Amino acid sequence: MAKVKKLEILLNQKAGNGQSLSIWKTIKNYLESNNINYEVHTTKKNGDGVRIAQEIANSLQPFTRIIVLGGDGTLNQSLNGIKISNKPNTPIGYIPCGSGNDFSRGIKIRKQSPVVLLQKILSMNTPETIDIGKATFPDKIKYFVNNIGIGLDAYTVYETNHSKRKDFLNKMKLGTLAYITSLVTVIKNQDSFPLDVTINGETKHFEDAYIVSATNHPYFGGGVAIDPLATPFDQLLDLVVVKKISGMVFVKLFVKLFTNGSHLNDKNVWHTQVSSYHLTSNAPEQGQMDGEELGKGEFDIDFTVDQHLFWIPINL
Ligand SMILES: Nc1ncnc2c1ncn2[C@@H]1O[C@H](COP(=O)(O)OP(=O)(O)OP(=O)(O)O)[C@@H](O)[C@H]1O
Repeated sequence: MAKVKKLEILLNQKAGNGQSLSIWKTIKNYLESNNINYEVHTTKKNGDGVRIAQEIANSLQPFTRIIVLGGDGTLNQSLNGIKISNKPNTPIGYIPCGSGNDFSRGIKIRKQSPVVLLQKILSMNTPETIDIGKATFPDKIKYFVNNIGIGLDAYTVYETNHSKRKDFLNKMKLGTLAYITSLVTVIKNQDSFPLDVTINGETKHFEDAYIVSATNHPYFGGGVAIDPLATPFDQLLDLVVVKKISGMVFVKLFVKLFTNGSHLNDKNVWHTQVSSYHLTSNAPEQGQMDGEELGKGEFDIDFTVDQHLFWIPINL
């Protein structure tokens, strides 16, 4: 086993609709029966993950590892907290306990049992390097592990978070269905919007953008593969723009999206893989980052691919 003196556990007990708490109990039992030193830091409300991760990183001792137990939102907050700490390159360990768990799907660790994952994390000698996205807004910098979306997917996050269906369907272990049922509601209301994409000084204008996803790996919305070609190990950040379409063209495109991923070849879908780009959306739209609401607004964001170290065993 690698030399690990202590684990600093950042826990969101509410993630995965309480699933996180039962995973934590299993992990805690394992740590205590194996005399592994740990301290648990529990989030009490939205946003706590940033502050707690920053504090832990600031005072991190040698041979101590941070391990996050939560969903994509908690991981996002932990990453952003570490990035604004005195030790912004501190590696993050992660045991997925969320409802969507898109990051773990994107790096293929989702199917492992939490204790097996913990054992592998403890036996790692060096952390793995995984791509992350860096989004520079006019007033702030944010890092993301999954994607930033503008338009339909972000509106769906908003609708899902504000609907009662999410809790019910999560309890039934149907998190993806919660997202899909919200999608049906959102499709009725989401309009197209103008978008400019600038890559290497050249601007491409879309008059009728509908789904815009700046993405690090294939998934959003708890397993929807918006970009089957994206991988968080290529030092590129993908961009998918789906134009507004209706009727049977829309239905056919969505069947492709939910079945074989061939939507990327459709003429209404534009896709690129580059290391940086700039997006400007010129109408108030919902935005989402790793499943967390960014609010409604006009977005002006500079995107670049970045990398971070993770205590996560990767099986490619
Ligand atoms: N004690 C708490 N009570 C309520 N909300 C909390 C608490 N602690 C953290 N949160 C918030 O819970 C939200 C959801 O967390 P998270 O994204 O990790 O779980 P999830 O939504 O179940 O998972 P996923 O994003 O993978 O679907 C985050 O916005 C986080 O800030």
